Amino acid sequence: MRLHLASTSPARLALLRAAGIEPVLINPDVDEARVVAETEAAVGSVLEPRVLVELLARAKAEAAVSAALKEPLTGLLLGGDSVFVLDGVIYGKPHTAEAARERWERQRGRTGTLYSGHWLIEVADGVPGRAIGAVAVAEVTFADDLDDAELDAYIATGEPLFVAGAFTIDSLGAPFITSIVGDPSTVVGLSLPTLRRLVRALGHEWPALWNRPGAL
Ligand SMILES: Nc1nc2c(ncn2[C@@H]2O[C@H](COP(=O)(O)OP(=O)(O)OP(=O)(O)O)[C@@H](O)[C@H]2O)c(=O)[nH]1
Repeated sequence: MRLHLASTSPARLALLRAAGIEPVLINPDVDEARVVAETEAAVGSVLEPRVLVELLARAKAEAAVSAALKEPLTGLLLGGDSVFVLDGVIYGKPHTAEAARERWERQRGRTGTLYSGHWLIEVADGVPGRAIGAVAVAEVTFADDLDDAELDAYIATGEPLFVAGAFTIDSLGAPFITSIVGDPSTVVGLSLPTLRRLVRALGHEWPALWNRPGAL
């Protein structure tokens, strides 16, 4: 059973490869801001984090089904999206050093919540069939003794600019994260236990996806 990943996230790809799955990559090419704006206009309210990440995961997966592929897609297709929430404010990627610095001033020594949305579609010869979604959540606590010099050095690496919440738990940011409650892969951007549950809910065995050696 082939898994197709509708994501440009290197971290999501790395998680799947370490778990024994070499996915077929499809760039979802979705205007996320437009999808959110249109949905919020339609429902007349700001989207809650759980709704937001599943909406965007679904939009990416559905866009990938119709992406122009050399031959019609058959297998499972996964879309994902992650946001970080602190004091009720939803944060994606900071994109600038200034925004990353502001985030860290706020989150240093605090606990926030990482939400990852998943949308899995069964596809046969390019035709989408059953689909199922889920959101995984993890609580992340940041070191309270992170000094300005460390913070400046971390931001200068550029890493925090392009990840949800301006931190990583599996790379340079790891020493600054003191606690995670929930499955760590949720924080990285794709909850593997959640994906396994969705694959099984669609009637497929998880080992059927293995097509490469695992990480060890
Ligand atoms: N390596 C790593 N990446 C993280 C971590 N937390 C968040 N991210 C990444 O931050 C990004 C969140 O942005 P998203 O919009 O969900 O995904 P994206 O990177 O834009 O990729 P698309 O799926 O193509 O939209 C994802 O690539 C996540 O993998 C972490 O702890 N470690």
